[in-house]
Parts: sequence; C-alpha cells; structure tokens
Amino acid sequence: MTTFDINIKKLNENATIPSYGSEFAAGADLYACMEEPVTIVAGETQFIHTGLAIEIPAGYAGLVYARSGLACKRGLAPANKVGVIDADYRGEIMVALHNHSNVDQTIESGERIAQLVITPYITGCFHTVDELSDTVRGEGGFGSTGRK
Ligand SMILES: O=c1ccn([C@H]2C[C@H](O)[C@@H](COP(=O)(O)OP(=O)(O)OP(=O)(O)O)O2)c(=O)[nH]1
Repeated sequence: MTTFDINIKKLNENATIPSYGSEFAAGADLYACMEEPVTIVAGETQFIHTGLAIEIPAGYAGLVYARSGLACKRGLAPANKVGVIDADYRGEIMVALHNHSNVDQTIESGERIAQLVITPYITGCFHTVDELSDTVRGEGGFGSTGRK
C-alpha cells in the first residue's frame, strides 16, 4: 500500500476533509458542503459542492466513484459514472449526483456523497500506422467469446 501526502485546500470553512472508512479502504469518502440541504428531484442531477480543492501529484488521478450504500439504497450516484480529477485541476471538487430513484432525495451538508480513489495512470504517445499486429481475438468483441 502506498501512502503519500496530498495538499488539500478548504474553499469553505465548513468543508470536511476526505477520510478513509477503514484501514484498507481504497476510496476516501467525499462530504457534501453547502449552506442549505439540496434536494435532487427523482430522475434529475445536481452538482454537489465539497468545498475542497486538491493538488493530486503528477502521474496520478483522483477517480470519483459512487458509494455503494448511497447508490443501492437511495439511487444516488455520479451522473458521469466515474469523475476524473486531473492532477492539474485546482478548482473545487464537485460531485454531479444523479437521482436514479423514483422519489426526491435530500442531501444534507456533511453527508458522504462519493468516494475518491487516487491512482497512477500512464499516458500514450499515439502513432498512426497502416497495420496493427495480428492476434487470435482479432476484431472480435462485445460478447464474441464463449459462444456455443
Ligand atoms: O466528477 C467530477 C469530474 C471532474 N471534476 C473536475 C476535475 C477535472 O479535472 C475537471 C475536468 O473534468 P473532465 O476532464 O472530466 O471534464 P471535461 O468535460 O472533459 O471538461 P474539460 O474540458 O474542462 O477537461 O473537472 C470534478 O470536480 N468532478
């Protein structure tokens, strides 16, 4: 397990610093930060503030995932499925929560709304070519394997 220091700035004094729920939790919980509770109408999306900006190290990204409990019990999950926080982003971390349930849902300030996983990534240097190498799979995809 790799742990390193990450600078984080409170844009709102009431913001809560992300926290890991258990010793080996991969995602740090992100907390809502707003003056008033926000209601997300059934089937709609609201941008929820965290009141935080973060300095993710170069070569790493922050991935904003749903919290299983919130998604499965209340139908609230990021509209973009997985948010990507770039290492050079200095704006506020926002969570676009979509209400997949059929009732309106209210988020209180201080509630855990998503989880942030910090992960290394590689970048590609793309070269245009006329032919790609041969493989057994070839162009098969979208359920092409395991057919009887
Ligand atoms: O759930 C998210 C997703 C993104 N961001 C911030 C951090 C990220 O670095 C920035 C841009 O995100 P992204 O690259 O996904 O957005 P885009 O739609 O491609 O816009 P841009 O042209 O600004 O990159 O927005 C969030 O705060 N929350």
